[in-house]
Amino acid sequence: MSSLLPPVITVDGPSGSGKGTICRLLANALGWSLLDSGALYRLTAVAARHHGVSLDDVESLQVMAAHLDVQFLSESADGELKIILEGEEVTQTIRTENVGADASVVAALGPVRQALLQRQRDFAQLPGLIADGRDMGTVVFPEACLKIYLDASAEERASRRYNQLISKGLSASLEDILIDIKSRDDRDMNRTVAPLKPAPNAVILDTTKMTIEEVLEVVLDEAKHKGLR
Ligand SMILES: Nc1ncnc2c1ncn2[C@@H]1O[C@H](COP(=O)(O)OP(=O)(O)O)[C@@H](O)[C@H]1O
Ligand SMILES: Nc1ccn([C@H]2C[C@H](O)[C@@H](COP(=O)(O)OP(=O)(O)O)O2)c(=O)n1
Repeated sequence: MSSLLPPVITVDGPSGSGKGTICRLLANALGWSLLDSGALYRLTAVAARHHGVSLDDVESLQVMAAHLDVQFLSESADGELKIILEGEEVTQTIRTENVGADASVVAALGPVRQALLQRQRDFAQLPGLIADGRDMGTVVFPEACLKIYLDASAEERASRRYNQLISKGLSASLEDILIDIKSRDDRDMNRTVAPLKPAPNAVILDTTKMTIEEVLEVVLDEAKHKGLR
C-alpha cells in the first residue's frame, strides 16, 4: 500500500558544504518545496536580540521559538525566499556570520529544538519537500525516502564562504572565517541534542573537489534510483 505522506529528501551537513545551493537547485528541478531549517534557528537568534533576550535564557528562547512570527515569501529576484520576521524584512540580516554563530548557540538547546520540530514537519506537503539542515535525516524526517549528507574540508568550506562574501561586496577575512567554521562544526557536532552526523542510511558526498553541477548530478541520480523523478 503506498503511503499518503509527501516524499522528503533530506540534505544535511556542515556550514559551507553546499546544502543551500544544492537544495534550491533540487527543489527547482523536482518542483518540490524547500525547508531552510537553519533559517529558523537564525530567526530565533535574531528575535532574541530584538527582544533583549540573553542566549542563555533557555525558557524565554523556547517561548520565542514556539511563537516565531515569520513568513517565507517566494518573491525575491534571485530566487531566494524573502523572509519577514515580526513584519520586518530580515532576508539579508539573518545571513551574517554573527547571526550564524548565535544560531549555533541557540540550536544547542533541546527545548528550542523541540519548539521548532512540528513547524519544520509542517513544511512536508505534496508533491514533496527538500529539507536542508543538520538533523533533517536523523531527527526531523527519519522516514525520508532519500537522505544526503554533504561534506567538504573545513579549508574548502571557509574558502567558499569567503568568496561568497567577497562577491557580495562585503569585507571578509579567510582566517577568521576558518576559525568560525571550525568552532561552529565543533558546537554542531558535539552537542548532546540532535548533533550533526550522517543518518545511518545517508548517501555521503565529500564535495571538496566536486563542482556544484557534479554534486547536483549525483543527487539527481540517487533520486532517480528511488523513483523520485
Ligand atoms: N561543490 C561546490 N563547489 C564550489 N562551490 C560551492 C559548492 N557548493 C557550494 N558552493 C558555494 O559555496 C558557498 C556556500 O554554499 P551554501 O550552499 O550556502 O552552503 P551551506 O548551505 O551548506 O552553508 C556558496 O557561495 C556556493 O555557491
Ligand atoms: N536543522 C538545523 C539547522 C541549523 N542548525 C544550526 C546549526 C548552524 O550552525 C546554525 C545555522 O544553520 P545554517 O544552515 O543556516 O548555516 P550554514 O548556512 O550552513 O552556515 O543553525 C541546527 O542546529 N539544525
